[in-house]
Amino acid sequence: MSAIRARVPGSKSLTNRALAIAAMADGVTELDNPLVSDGTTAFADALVALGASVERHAQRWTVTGSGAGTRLRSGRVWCEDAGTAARFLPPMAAAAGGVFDFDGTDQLRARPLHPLIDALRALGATVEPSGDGEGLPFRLVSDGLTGGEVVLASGTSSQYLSGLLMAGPLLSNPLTVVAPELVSRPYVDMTIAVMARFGAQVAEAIPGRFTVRPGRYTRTQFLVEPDASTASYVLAAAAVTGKEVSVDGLGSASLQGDRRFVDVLSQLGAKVTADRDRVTVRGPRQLRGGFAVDMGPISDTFMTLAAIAPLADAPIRITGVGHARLKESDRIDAIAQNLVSCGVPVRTGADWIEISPADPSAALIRCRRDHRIAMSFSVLGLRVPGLVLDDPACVSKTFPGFHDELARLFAGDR
Ligand SMILES: O=C(O)C1=C[C@@H](OP(=O)(O)O)[C@@H](O)[C@H](O)C1
Ligand SMILES: C=C(OP(=O)(O)O)C(=O)O
Repeated sequence: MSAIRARVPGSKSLTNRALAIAAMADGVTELDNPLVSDGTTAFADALVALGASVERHAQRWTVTGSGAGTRLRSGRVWCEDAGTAARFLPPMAAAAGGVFDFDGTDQLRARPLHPLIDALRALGATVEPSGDGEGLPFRLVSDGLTGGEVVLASGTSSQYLSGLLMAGPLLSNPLTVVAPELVSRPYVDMTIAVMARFGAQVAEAIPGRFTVRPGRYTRTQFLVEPDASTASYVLAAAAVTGKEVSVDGLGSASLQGDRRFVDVLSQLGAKVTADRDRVTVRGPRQLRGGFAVDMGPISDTFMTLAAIAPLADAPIRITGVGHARLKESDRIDAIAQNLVSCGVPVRTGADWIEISPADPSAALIRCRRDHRIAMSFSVLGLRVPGLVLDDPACVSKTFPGFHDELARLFAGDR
């Protein structure tokens, strides 16, 4: 039986990095296979509000950048639910100069931003919160940033560092960021790789100390890989149904750390084959548990594993995911409470969760407007008829066609 090929849309993280840098670049960048979802549309709309041009055709977005040293259009910048917008755009705006009112949904307002605000203030920007907290909404006033050295608290998100690094070439002097307790390191490596594609270099003379020199981004042709975090759902679905599924464009050459999720599927007993440009997973007859795994570097995929863990033959402990409590939802609590409602024994701690084998019962899954909760439990639903999501549409943040694609691949497996 040959593998069925899954249709996985472009990477949100790569799309939004390329959009941000292209908007700062000289010339016109062509972005091929961009993710078209709420998470990238909101990001592109925010860039247009800042004065960039983003022409959106079916498989190609064309971005006309303002070039270094050009002030962005002052005004309101709406970030919707997009953490990458709230963390990548303020440094860019501060570096270019102007007066900007940043805001987002209640879900985004609840996510930590003060480490980045502290760093921007230390670099000379004025940031005035206009809400109750220390994050969104806030007004940012800047005449451009001169550079220098700043210590950035990086234990809750890597996105603050990615945002500062991407703005680095716009500063008039070198920028050095010291990032203690850095989480989600693969996303910083992705940032550095995408910046290099646009002609900017980041030095890391000692681990955790990053330096970017002034310079100009140059336009490029950028092909967006399929989203590795999204691929985790269709590949996990292969693992729980015994089918064989492949994803083209996601192999060892990928820039995405979440491609390593297939190593976890191997631990579960799935057969994984990968070359430079494709990964294929065939599910085992029985999922194999009895292990602990640190998923801190790939925390977006810990929910995919947690949701199918009850189907394994022994307990599975997932560690290193404390920062996932601060994302679209408290993801440890969301996973745990929903598994408990399915009758699955679960234990949790500040940064870990342990799931024991069970025969899950059908329940109403509370998605908490978190696309990854919805998609993770949809995979479990392939083995638990009657599992219902209270908000199936929330997948639109990263995969509007998710439910149709899962049905196309696994319709006969429910
Ligand atoms: O930089 C990025 O594109 C992302 C970084 C990660 O966030 P944290 O760095 O906050 O873990 C990840 O959860 C998010 O989906 C995308
Ligand atoms: C946390 C996520 O996205 P963002 O930080 O871009 O909101 C995610 O996609 O799981």
